[in-house]
Amino acid sequence: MISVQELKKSFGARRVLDGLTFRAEAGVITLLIGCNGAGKTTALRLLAGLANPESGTINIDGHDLATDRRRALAGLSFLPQAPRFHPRLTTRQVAHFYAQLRGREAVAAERELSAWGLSEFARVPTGKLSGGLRQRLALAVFALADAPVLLLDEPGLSLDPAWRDQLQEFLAAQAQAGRTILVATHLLGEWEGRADRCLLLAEGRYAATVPPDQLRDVFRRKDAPASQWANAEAAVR
Ligand SMILES: Nc1ncnc2c1ncn2[C@@H]1O[C@H](COP(=O)(O)OP(=O)(O)OP(=O)(O)O)[C@@H](O)[C@H]1O
Repeated sequence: MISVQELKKSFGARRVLDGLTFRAEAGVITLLIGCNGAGKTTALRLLAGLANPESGTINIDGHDLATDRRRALAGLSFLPQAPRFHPRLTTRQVAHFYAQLRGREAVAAERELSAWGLSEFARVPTGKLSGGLRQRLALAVFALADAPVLLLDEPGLSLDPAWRDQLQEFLAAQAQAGRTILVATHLLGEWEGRADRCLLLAEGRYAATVPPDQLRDVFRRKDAPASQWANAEAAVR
């Protein structure tokens, strides 16, 4: 479970997060949506411990990120928006490196390479992989963490439709296994009816919970206030 309370973060004079409060429960897929610049990536980076908020609290599976950082981050895997690998290392070398880092056996690295359709590219330097293949390697590395809390920033953007499907199936299975899944995305049509909860960010705050079967419409109705999406089961309890 992720619980975020009153997060504030600025870059220079610009306040990007302005009292962001929300929860993402275990066993479900929660989407984080919002316009370009709404603060989704910033929020995920704070959750992953890659930057610090000015104020506010982040709790991951019962561990406060500020006071119990090691345990909070031990249970978390983060897929950044544009993952990078050393261009001269091969796909296999990268997977095995991260398996070692995460205390997993070499066989787990090979299993993930196969699961993400990378076995035939195992000897290819990552600098020569296409964008979609590199993203699949990032997902293999991400899955190797075997963590109870999964954060993903635009995971489907460079994937073809078949692999986007595969990704959604993977995440659905992870949710079913009781994990906490938080995905920042603009690919709303693809998630319609497949996400469990959808939180709208606007002006650096939680604005509304959008019904998962109405995701396609959320940014079409420019004239409608975000509050029209708020339902009785507000995200903030
Ligand atoms: N390191 C940084 N330095 C300065 N400004 C930043 C930095 N990181 C983010 N910002 C600014 O913070 C705001 C929020 O950015 P963020 O990437 O969190 O938005 P987002 O909701 O993920 O957007 P998008 O949908 O375009 O990916 C933007 O105005 C961005 O320019």
